[in-house]
Amino acid sequence: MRPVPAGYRLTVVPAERVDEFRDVDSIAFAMPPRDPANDAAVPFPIPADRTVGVEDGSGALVAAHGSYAFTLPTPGGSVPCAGLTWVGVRPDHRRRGLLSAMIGAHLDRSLARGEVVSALFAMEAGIYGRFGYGSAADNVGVTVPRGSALRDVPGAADLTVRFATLDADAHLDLVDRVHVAAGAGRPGWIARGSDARRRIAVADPPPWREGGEAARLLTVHDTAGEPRGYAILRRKAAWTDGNPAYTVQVREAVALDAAATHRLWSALLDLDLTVSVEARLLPVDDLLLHLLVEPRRAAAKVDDNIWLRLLDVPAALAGRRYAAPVDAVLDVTDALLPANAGRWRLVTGDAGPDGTYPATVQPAGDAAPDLTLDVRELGAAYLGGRTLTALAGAGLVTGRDAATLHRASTAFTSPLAPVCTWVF
Ligand SMILES: CC(=O)SCCNC(=O)CCNC(=O)[C@H](O)C(C)(C)COP(=O)(O)OP(=O)(O)OC[C@H]1O[C@@H](n2cnc3c(N)ncnc32)[C@H](O)[C@@H]1OP(=O)(O)O
Repeated sequence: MRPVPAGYRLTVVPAERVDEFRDVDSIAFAMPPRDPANDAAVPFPIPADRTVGVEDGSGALVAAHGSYAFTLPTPGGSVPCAGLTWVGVRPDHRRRGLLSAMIGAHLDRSLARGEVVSALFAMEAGIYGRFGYGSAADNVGVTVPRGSALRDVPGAADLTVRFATLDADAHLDLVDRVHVAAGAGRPGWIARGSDARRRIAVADPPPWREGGEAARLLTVHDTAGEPRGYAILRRKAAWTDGNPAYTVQVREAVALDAAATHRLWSALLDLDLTVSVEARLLPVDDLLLHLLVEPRRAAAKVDDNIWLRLLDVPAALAGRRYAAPVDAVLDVTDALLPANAGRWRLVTGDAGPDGTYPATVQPAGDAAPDLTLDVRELGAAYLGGRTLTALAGAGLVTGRDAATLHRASTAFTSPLAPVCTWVF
């Protein structure tokens, strides 16, 4: 682990210094000046004992990071996860090793709390690989022309939609409930969990509107009135040759099944004055992409979603289920956390009713390795969003032979593509 550079000191940032913490991130992220209206609607979300920073010799805070205590859904299971966030170093203190020192502290503190993985969204994708984080999931962004046709789904026509102005107090529970239910079984689908993060999910302070309307909530209901899906959206006015050419910007579109997805997107794609609907952070296998009669018209763009770092390799590997039987020795390298380095035997047990396999993981001593890989690649493959075969093709994983690689790669897959639908 890299030591804290001379002249600096790592410190847990107490609640009374949270403004200093925020100022560091504000200057690192080039945020607009803080606005009291924004502060009231968007509570500071990081728990006090999870805000950590670096002080210079004068005691001023010059670098900061925080983390959340998440439960990360894995293929068939879940594990305690430290969600790394708000990482910033003042421009006049960068490239001196402060991030490296903070990551070391983050890994140690997370492990001490029993968190077996750490996840993050990377502002710049080149930063975190060196610390053992692997790009573990993608998300897709779409721009769908108004009126795009969807394939029929039985039951969709029985559902109704309601259109309301987003109201944090009124809608927080509905949004959270449907979000949690819609993600059942999908790796990476992290629930907001805390009150602050649930509230931020439905916040809409004026500075966020960027010329668009106040956020609206479109909900889909069954015949009993129960919510089956929702979209948080805003329309933004534009005119082309005197004609309205508004765009619909969807912050989050979530539905419980195909009928609700159909009803939700039928409504989104049929809003007056608009020409297209933009949505980001959809899973790469989102039902919308299958229901569009002409999927190419969605102009889908894929980006990296969460990055994952295994902190405790055996606990993490035992914290998911496997799509096929496997008995393999993994030879793992880990430059930052030596306890992970070495050979681990991963052995699946009997299949459960869903056809997936639990596994045990034990030190394998000097047993010959079946797979040789760095902890970064293990993180990339962990949620089933990257295949070991593809990573081996890129020269990042070595299999003992093609059959061994094929079996292990199949075991690590997930029937649902991993994604986290909100940036933390
Ligand atoms: C999970 C999140 O919160 S993502 C948000 C990250 N924060 C930001 O992007 C805000 C703006 N940027 C910053 O605050 C800082 O520049 C940081 C946090 C990205 C880097 O902090 P620094 O203290 O300069 O990093 P540090 O000096 O420890 O560098 C460690 C290594 O990362 C490399 N590195 C640092 N920033 C970047 C970058 N943006 N892209 C690629 N490599 C980088 C350094 O070159 C160095 O490489 P080396 O080990 O080969 O020498």
